[in-house]
Amino acid sequence: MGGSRSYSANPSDYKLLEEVGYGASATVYRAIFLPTNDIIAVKCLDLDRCNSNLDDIRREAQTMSLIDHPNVIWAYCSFVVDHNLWVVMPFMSEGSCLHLMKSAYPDGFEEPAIGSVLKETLKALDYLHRQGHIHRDVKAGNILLDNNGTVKLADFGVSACMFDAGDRQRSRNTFVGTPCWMAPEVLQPGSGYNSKADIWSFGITALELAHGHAPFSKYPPMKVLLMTIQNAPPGLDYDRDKKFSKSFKEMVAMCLVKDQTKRPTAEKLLKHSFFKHAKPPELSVKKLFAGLPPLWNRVKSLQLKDAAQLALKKMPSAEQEAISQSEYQRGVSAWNFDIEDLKAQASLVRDDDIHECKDDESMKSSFGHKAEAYCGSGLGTLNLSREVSQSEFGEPMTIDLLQSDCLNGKGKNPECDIVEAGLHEKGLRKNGSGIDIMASTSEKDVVMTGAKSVKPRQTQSGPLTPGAILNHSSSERVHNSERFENEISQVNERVCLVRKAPSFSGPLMLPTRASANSLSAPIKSSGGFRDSLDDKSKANLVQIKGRFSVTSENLDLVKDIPLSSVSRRSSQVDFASQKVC
Ligand SMILES: Nc1ncnc2c1ncn2[C@@H]1O[C@H](COP(=O)(O)OP(=O)(O)OP(=O)(O)O)[C@@H](O)[C@H]1O
Repeated sequence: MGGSRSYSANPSDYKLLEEVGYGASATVYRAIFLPTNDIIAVKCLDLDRCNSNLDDIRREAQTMSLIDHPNVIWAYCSFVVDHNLWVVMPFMSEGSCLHLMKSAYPDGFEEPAIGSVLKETLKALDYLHRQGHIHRDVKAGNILLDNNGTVKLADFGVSACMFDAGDRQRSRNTFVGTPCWMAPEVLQPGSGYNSKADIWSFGITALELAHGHAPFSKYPPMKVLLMTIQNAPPGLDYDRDKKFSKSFKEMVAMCLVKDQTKRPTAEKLLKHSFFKHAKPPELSVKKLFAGLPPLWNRVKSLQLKDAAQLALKKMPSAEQEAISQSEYQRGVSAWNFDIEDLKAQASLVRDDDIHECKDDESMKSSFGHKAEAYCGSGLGTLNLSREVSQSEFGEPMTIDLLQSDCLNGKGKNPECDIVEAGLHEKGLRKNGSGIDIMASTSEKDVVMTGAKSVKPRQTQSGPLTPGAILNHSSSERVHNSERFENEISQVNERVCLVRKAPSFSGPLMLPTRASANSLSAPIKSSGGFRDSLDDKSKANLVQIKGRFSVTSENLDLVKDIPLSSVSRRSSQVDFASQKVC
């Protein structure tokens, strides 16, 4: 069994070292188990940010301890410390595929590495499905790598339980996830889903590893949701993805079939020629890390980059565009930008914008109370107010999917576009007839038509994009590794300067961590019909038009739902004594 080592449930036996990752509700640290000096990872789940009770967590932790597969991460033990659940697990020294791509491979990995990573992940899925589990959150951010090339699927168990048990499987019939990876049947109420939903997510993950981002990842959650349901499935493009083999393209296409019954099982997919020819990960995966700085330095640098980008995001779009353009012309890279640039950018941030980003919770709340949803029967338009539009850039969104014609076959409705208001606000994409999601049949179409103002920033001249390490060969990376440490401290100073800029007086907040582990904001969505909403949900319904509803309760979900009726303090001893080791 995975957790054969014995670790104590005493927090003072652990020394938390650097932060190596963060997700919707957790921060992960490299840590030492002091009695043996073992290096391990401790995932600290903030129970205040999870709407699950300790019984659910305990049950799920027990399930997690029964996992025994070399490609699935397991928990050595877990216990409650104050308002956190600590999950002790093996330290995967190269972090997630997502982090690795964000730091060093923004355009994705080469096919041999992708083949190895996917094959190991598929073995994990095959195992989980045989055990009767659905992972539900397969994505690059949950595929962890060790320095010897080992690949493990993470985030099965406790954190999945947090959301599933707290939301989907109980009265609210709601779930949390990242919509880019979600299968159409998961997003469509009433259709029901099974382990094939993981196969869809697996196909999306393949595209993510191939391109450096998931399809539709630049779009707000609601739009992704609509695109997933309405558009043809994404895939590897004949022209754009010439470098990839036919068998890779074919394998992805098999996963991304809308009809779940036509998708292969994990077991069957493993027999596909793409996987038969995959290289052992110690050959193809291991070399991805050559010359890279330690994980915690990479993570820190990404956090600083996020912070700086958030500061930029808060600028009026025209000014952003102007700065972007001038950066582009001057070829300013991440690490050679002028400090005056940052000061200038910071000075463009309006104070009221700072208030908006200051507090995630208040933002959700204002969304909740001001959102105005409208989708008339058959031909209505669902407009969300300004507060809703802000969610498109990284805020988790809560949506209830309700039974109506708005999204189903006959009701395919170009005007039922929830994001229109938001897009107009941000100037992301407009055309005369509204939002052009219906005509688009591939990611490429959509990106080409819609993301002009976003894409160049990301790929060419974002002020803190780690350009110096992007697109370089591994020998260059060795070089860059030395620079990396210095640059981190320089960036640190620069971000401090941003913080001190006169018109940017509020604290510089990272984007909500809910979005940090994916390249698109997570979505909270219910899988149920209107009737499945409990009374409280109905009572808090802001408006239902068509299939969508926005409820004030939903929007305050993370903030308002108590962990459980049991006091956490009092349950601490109880839970710790029943720790799963
Ligand atoms: N055992 C580990 N060793 C090293 N890094 C890890 C480990 N577990 C998690 N991480 C890092 O921490 C990040 C967040 O962890 P995790 O995905 O478990 O958090 P979460 O809150 O459940 O995230 P999500 O937003 O996906 O729900 C991962 O993407 C990965 O980069």
